[in-house]
Amino acid sequence: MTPPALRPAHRPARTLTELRALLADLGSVQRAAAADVAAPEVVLHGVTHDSRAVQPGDLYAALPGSHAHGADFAAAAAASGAAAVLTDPAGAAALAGSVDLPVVTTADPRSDVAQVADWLYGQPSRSLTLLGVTGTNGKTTSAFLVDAGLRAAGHRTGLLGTVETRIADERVDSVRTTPESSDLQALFAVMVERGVTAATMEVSSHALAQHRVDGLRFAGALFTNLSQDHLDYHPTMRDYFEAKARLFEPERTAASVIGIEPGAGTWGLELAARVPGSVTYAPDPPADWWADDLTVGARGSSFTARGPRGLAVPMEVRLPGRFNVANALGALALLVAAGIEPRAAAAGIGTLAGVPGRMEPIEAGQPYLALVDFAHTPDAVETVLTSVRGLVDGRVIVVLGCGGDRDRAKRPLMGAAAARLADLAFLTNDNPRSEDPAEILAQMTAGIDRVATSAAKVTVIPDRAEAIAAAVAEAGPGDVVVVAGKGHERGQEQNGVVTPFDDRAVLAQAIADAGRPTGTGR
Ligand SMILES: CC(=O)N[C@H]1[C@@H](OP(=O)(O)OP(=O)(O)OC[C@H]2O[C@@H](n3ccc(=O)[nH]c3=O)[C@H](O)[C@@H]2O)O[C@H](CO)[C@@H](O)[C@@H]1O[C@H](C)C(=O)N[C@@H](C)C(=O)N[C@H](CCC(=O)O)C(=O)O
Ligand SMILES: Nc1ncnc2c1ncn2[C@@H]1O[C@H](COP(=O)(O)OP(=O)(O)OP(=O)(O)O)[C@@H](O)[C@H]1O
Ligand SMILES: N[C@H](CCC[C@H](N)C(=O)O)C(=O)O
Repeated sequence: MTPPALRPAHRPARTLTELRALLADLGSVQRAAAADVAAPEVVLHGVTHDSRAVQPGDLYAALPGSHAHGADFAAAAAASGAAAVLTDPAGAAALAGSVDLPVVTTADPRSDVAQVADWLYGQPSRSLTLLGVTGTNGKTTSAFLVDAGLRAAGHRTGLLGTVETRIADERVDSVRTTPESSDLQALFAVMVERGVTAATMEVSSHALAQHRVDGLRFAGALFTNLSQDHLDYHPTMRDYFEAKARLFEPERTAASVIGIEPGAGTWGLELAARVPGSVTYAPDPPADWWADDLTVGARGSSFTARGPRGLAVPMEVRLPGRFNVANALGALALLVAAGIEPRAAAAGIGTLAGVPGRMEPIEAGQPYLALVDFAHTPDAVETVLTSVRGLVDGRVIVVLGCGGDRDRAKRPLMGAAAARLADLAFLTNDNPRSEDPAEILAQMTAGIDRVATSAAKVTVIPDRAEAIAAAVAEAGPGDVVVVAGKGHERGQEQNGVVTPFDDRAVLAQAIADAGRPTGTGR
């Protein structure tokens, strides 16, 4: 069940006439003549893009979609108390005579609804220090680190992303990485009401392409990296990059921080060259921020962050893996660019003990390292397996699957990365969604067949719990077991049904069931 979107306690009240004037100023509609204005005046108290979330007095944005047109649900919206409809010409034509509500028509209501929500809720994001994080991998981790830095600097914070949504101390499950604009602006209004002073949000490429963050003003934005993902949605990597690059347009974002680690390709360098005054980071120089005296360990890393104008900040990150040094540097650079005192920012980053489902250690008395991680792209699988190789003396054992109804082209690459970089790879189901799980696994193994140097012994076990148990049965002292791809997720989705499944609980149980804490497993 989708949790209901949060709304501010103080309901806005703007008239339809004012809405038309706003849209006229945006160039979206003609300014209405006085005689055209509905009488009695319609008052709007909220806005939503989803008929199922309509509250009395809402403007219902009936948007054209890839499966349906929102106009198909306008009658349901009206029954729930919608006061008016915003739609496109196709929607208006479909609605003609069928719904007894005033209809405002614009050419691009998906873009306009973002501006309307920002206006209706009183531009709440402008009362916050708002920081955005985008990139293929590392958004959630970096956003958690940034949030820790903001709190250490005395802010009351909000956090929005894949794992959860936080309003000061309240936590709610997230539905999307980046909410739809109507939900997002309501959420910022709630944050302002509850005294939040700074917010960090993950910004997905889908959100940028779909105008979800239009109208927001970011004090700073971070680009972690770009590698293959979402080619089901973006036709090319260039299109995917250009969607991400929109976050760094000067009218949206005051300060830009960009990861340029060489292993992550040249997209970061291209973006940095495009954005005047941007600040770069990478674990090694040359970059504006880099890590000196670096010590990487199984529990985290310590280093001196070297920054612009001779800044040197000793710091620790309690998250394992070299890539988390990059994430910590990016977080520090963003916080400093947004005006946070560097030592306070670094101290805050050092307090973060972990991110749910990201390199999360499972401790059940076993003599080997067991980690649950969210690697679900080829680059993340490669990064994580390379990283853990440096953390243990023993074997690297991975359990991995690929999600259904997502980029198919990444499956052979993920399979190949697991086979190339692990000693033992157990390929299994992730969230098959509407696809045949056997077909997904066949696509993963097709990639392995193309890797002539495949080092790993690869076993296909479709049942995820069985695959995890098989990996645990193999593990011995000094090894590492990485269960990748589902991280914090608490369910497994197949054919529209979500069955409870938490890799962390299943892995802990498998270790307990193995019942031989001193066994060699080999
Ligand atoms: C691919 C994608 O992003 N699609 C988004 C898009 O859907 P769509 O254009 O296909 O819409 P549709 O299903 O045809 O429906 C048309 C309209 O009717 C509305 N509707 C539909 C049914 C109903 O009963 N009532 C109703 O009002 C819908 O809200 C929509 O506005 O617009 C909808 C809202 O208008 C979004 O909910 C929907 O997100 C879908 C559910 C989704 O799964 N998005 C994922 C891929 C996504 O956004 N992921 C990123 C993270 C990616 C990452 O980095 O990993 C995210 O930010 O979460
Ligand atoms: N800087 C990085 N470079 C490469 N891989 C990384 C980096 N940081 C994290 N990862 C890998 O990517 C996985 C996902 O990380 P995280 O959740 O922080 O990213 P994300 O961008 O929020 O992903 P999503 O939006 O899909 O949830 C991690 O579990 C890890 O395997
Ligand atoms: N935000 C990502 C998460 C993928 C996680 C993986 N477990 C899957 O289901 O593919 C997506 O929706 O593509």
